[in-house]
Amino acid sequence: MSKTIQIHPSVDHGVKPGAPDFVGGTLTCKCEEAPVRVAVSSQVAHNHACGCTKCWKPDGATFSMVAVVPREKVEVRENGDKLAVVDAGATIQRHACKACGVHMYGRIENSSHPFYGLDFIHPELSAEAGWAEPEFSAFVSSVIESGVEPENMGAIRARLTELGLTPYDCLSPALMDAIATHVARASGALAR
Ligand SMILES: N[C@@H](CCC(=O)N[C@@H](CSCO)C(=O)NCC(=O)O)C(=O)O
Ligand SMILES: [Zn+2]
Ligand SMILES: [Zn+2]
Repeated sequence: MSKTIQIHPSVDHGVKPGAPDFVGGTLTCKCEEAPVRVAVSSQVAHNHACGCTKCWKPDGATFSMVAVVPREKVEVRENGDKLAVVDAGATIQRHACKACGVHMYGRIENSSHPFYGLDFIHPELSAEAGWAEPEFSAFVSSVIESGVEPENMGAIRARLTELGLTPYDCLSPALMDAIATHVARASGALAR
C-alpha cells in the first residue's frame, strides 16, 4: 500500500462504511470563535472524492470529499452572517465562511440544472460518525490544475483504485448518465 500519496484525511487510512440508520449532523467551520454551524437533517448521497479546483479541501489534501443532500434538509443555525458566496457565476454557489474559508454548503439556484434541489456538503465538517462512505473519485485529472505533477497521476489513480474509489475524470458513469438523461428529456431527444 502506498504511504506517500495523500488523497484526503478521511480515507487515507481506509474507507470507513457509513451507518445505515444515520440521519445527519451539524457541520461546523474551522473558526475557533463564533463558528458557522449548519444542520443537515439527512444522510448524504453520491459521496465522492473530488479533484476539482472549486471544491474546498482541508490542508494537505489532494481531493475534497463532497456529497449531496436535499436542499430543504440544510439549515444555517449559527453565525450565518459570516457566510458569503465564493463565486456567484458558478453553477454551484458555495457558501463559505469569510473568516476561515471553509465551504459550508454549495447550492444550485438554476432550476433547470439536473442536480437542482441538491446541496453539496463536506461531511467531514461534522463530528457525527455514520455519513455514507465515498463511492468513487471524480475530476481526477483536475488535480493537475492545483499543481500536482502530471507524472504523479498514475500513482494517484492507483491509490484511488486501491481504496475502492474508482477514478473518473468527470463524474461517475451513473451521474453522467443522469445528467445526459435530464438534458435529453429537456431537448425532446428522449420522450420520457
Ligand atoms: N477542471 C475544473 C473542473 C471543475 C468542475 O467542473 N467541477 C465539478 C465538480 S464539483 C463536485 O463534484 C462541477 O460540477 N462544478 C460546478 C461548479 O463548481 O459550479 C476545475 O478543476 O476547476
Ligand atoms: Zn469559519
Ligand atoms: Zn469539485
